[in-house]
Amino acid sequence: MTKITKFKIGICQLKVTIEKNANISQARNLIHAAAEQGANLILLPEMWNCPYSADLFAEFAENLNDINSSPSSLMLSEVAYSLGVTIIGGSIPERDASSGRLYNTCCVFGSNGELKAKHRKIHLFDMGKPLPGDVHFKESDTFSAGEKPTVVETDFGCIGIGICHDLRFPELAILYRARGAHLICYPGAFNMSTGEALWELEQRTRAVDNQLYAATCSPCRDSAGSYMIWGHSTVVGPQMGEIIGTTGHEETVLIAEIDYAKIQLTRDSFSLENQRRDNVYRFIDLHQESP
Ligand SMILES: NC(=O)CC(=O)C(=O)O
Repeated sequence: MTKITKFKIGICQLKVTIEKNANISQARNLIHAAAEQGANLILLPEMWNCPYSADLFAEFAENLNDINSSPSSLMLSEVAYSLGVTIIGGSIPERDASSGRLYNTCCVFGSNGELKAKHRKIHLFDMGKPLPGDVHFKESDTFSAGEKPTVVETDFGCIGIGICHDLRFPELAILYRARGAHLICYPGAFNMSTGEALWELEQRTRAVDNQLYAATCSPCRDSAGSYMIWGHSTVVGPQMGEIIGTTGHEETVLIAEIDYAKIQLTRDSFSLENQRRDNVYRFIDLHQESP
């Protein structure tokens, strides 16, 4: 596979409405807009075909075992092929045909329109006691959790996938780095309080700890919705966790330049991989004192 190491990523911060067909058609418009501005790799938000609302997930869910029966996936496959772009397809509610279970799932399409990977959100967003001003949310009332990490080889390097709350788990990002990821894409939908406090901090931390790129894509804010979304989709670089591009909370397409040479430059200056002391802290039982 040809590896392109310097390219533009397009982040589609979409307005998600109660009309699935309108969401599919608007996602297509933003993907076109991103490609017209030179993006070769395009990222969509978490829950781009469905409002982020537990009472709607089952109604909007699609069977992803056969993408011909999934209108959202068919659109992504067709537009990836016709524009010759790679699409990290945010997430939509998936209904598994055999178990009937629902998942929060991201599909990745290559530039030939082929489905390359499917990531089911591993860490479901179950809030305990909400932070002041927070909405209450318990994804596990509706969704089942994915069981597998997802690293996918694309024309634009090796990409790890996490969905929203997956961002909070450094272990997943460490695993992606160990498996060769250059970039981790996190479709997400943080809310107003977690968003302001943690959204940027967590993506910069994942990028800087692992010396790789991180990109997030959120739906835009919709004041009519019950779950108010923070927005602020962002692309972060490997050197200082530098913000390469970011948005406000309105519907928009963000274009940012990625250059994987910066990963090696960073790793040449601080060779964290070689300095790691696995004998000190890997495989230890965290609940036991060291002997
Ligand atoms: N959708 C989510 O997983 C939301 C989340 O993590 C948040 O902090 O808000």
